[in-house]
Amino acid sequence: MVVAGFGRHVLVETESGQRLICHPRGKKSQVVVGDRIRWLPSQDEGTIEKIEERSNLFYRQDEMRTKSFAANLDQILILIAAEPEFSESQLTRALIAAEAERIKPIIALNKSDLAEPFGRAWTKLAPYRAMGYQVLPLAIKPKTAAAPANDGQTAELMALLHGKKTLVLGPSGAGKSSLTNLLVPQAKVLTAEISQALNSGKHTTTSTTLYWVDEARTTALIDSPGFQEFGLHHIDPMQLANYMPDFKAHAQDCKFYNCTHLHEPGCGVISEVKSTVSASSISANRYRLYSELFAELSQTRY
Ligand SMILES: Nc1nc2c(ncn2[C@@H]2O[C@H](COP(=O)(O)OP(=O)(O)OP(=O)(O)O)[C@@H](O)[C@H]2O)c(=O)[nH]1
Ligand SMILES: [Zn+2]
Repeated sequence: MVVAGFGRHVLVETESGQRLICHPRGKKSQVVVGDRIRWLPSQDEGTIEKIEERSNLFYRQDEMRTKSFAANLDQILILIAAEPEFSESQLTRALIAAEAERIKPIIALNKSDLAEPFGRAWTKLAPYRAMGYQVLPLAIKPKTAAAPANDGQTAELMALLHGKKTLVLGPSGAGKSSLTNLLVPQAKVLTAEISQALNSGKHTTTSTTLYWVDEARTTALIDSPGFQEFGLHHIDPMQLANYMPDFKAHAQDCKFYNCTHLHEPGCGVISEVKSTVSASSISANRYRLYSELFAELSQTRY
């Protein structure tokens, strides 16, 4: 299994836990962290012969190009915090990217010790809870002495991570490094070793890395620097509503099977957004984000 990627070189871990550097045979490297590969030894390193079929593949945007960066994930943990204020656009994009690959997303809201901003952020997440997403409060590294409740929160997170491979995503400052250091105390040392091995220590820029949380190597965190923009360009705009649970629930009521939910008469989504009978289950913000994404994904693709 590929446990770290660094351009064309990857670090591979064997079944018995040994690690070695492998290189792709061809010119183009398409191997990503989480991939299972077959390899052949070449001196003390290895040559990648074959990538095993993936159960899913996660993308990130790199300038105008969409690039894959992690595969075979069990779930995605979207780590946001009371502070800095999270972007609903980034959150929605991450959720759509997960849904499109049928990967379960979990949202964790960190810094519950900051009562006032936490309350605000928690309210902002109400529509996401209502549409069925699990939202977990956390205090990974509270400013005040840890309250007993925080242990409960961490335990709940641990239970969710147990036995799974989880990609952790989050904007800068949300507490991603704090979480990695909490669950994988030796992470910093490992990262240094990996960048040394893969890049002769020349660059310290971290790449996507898989860390085992337990000795038995069943629970893993995949850490990837930066939230950045998600690669959604592979997604068909006509499928967008399917990847948004609040939309999906009402898209079934649309008169036209190929409804874009932007202007059509008899659209179940639009009528829900405009509903005055009860509070709409599709927030104005989500509808705006949908329209923006629809336009963005409808542009000519390269
Ligand atoms: N109040 C509070 N602060 C926290 C908590 N968890 C982390 N922090 C602080 O938030 C800041 C950012 O945490 P990091 O773990 O460095 O965040 P990051 O997401 O890795 O950010 P980058 O390194 O920029 O990617 C640090 O000053 C932490 O001490 C928490 O539960 N409560
Ligand atoms: Zn519609």
